[in-house]
Amino acid sequence: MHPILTDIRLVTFDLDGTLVDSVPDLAVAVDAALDALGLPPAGEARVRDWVGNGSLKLMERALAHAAGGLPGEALLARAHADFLEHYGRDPGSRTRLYPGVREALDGLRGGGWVLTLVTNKPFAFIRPILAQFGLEDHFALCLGGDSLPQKKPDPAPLLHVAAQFGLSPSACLMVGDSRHDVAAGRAAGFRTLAVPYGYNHGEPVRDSRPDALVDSLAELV
Ligand SMILES: O=C(O)COP(=O)(O)O
Ligand SMILES: [Mg+2]
Repeated sequence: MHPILTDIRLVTFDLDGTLVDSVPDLAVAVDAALDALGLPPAGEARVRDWVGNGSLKLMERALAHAAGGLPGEALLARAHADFLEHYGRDPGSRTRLYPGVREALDGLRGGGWVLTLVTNKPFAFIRPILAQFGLEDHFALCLGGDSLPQKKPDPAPLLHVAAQFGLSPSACLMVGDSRHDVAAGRAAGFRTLAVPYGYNHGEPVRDSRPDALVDSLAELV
């Protein structure tokens, strides 16, 4: 067991870039939405740096890049609706679980930790993606970016999770790949652990000073 788990009863995982490499499917949907507007594709490498603040921000960044300026509200709404439609049709066929994830989730669940998931991704996509890997029953509670009025880096979703299980935030650990996870965790009073392999706008997540950093989630167990 990793020492960061001492006195921890509940672990909250981020999804994109932490449990799954979802950018290949996200990029296909972003590019389809851009194409519908006659705009050139963004491609995976750029989309990787735009993920992290939910699907509306993702499309806003894609349009700003393709059209050379912040999009108007109507254009953004149309592109976002297109993105959601395309992504909803196929949210997972190119998405892969990172090494060590299954071992970590199985080990923690078997060890009695409460497992929860807080992503900025829309809630509707969580279950289809988890189900593809047979992980849909591992989490006692999942929240999406649209589940509450606030999303990470706001601490509200994490405080909601701790309260649902009657736990003090100090008994909870946030595990994520981005500065938004570390910031939300710290602001909520959770302990924080980060992985360096995900999406953090092209910057090292280490710069956000998480309490611990692991190369693979298998190191948790
Ligand atoms: O959808 C996003 O922007 C990021 O999702 P995540 O919070 O699971 O990393
Ligand atoms: Mg993430």
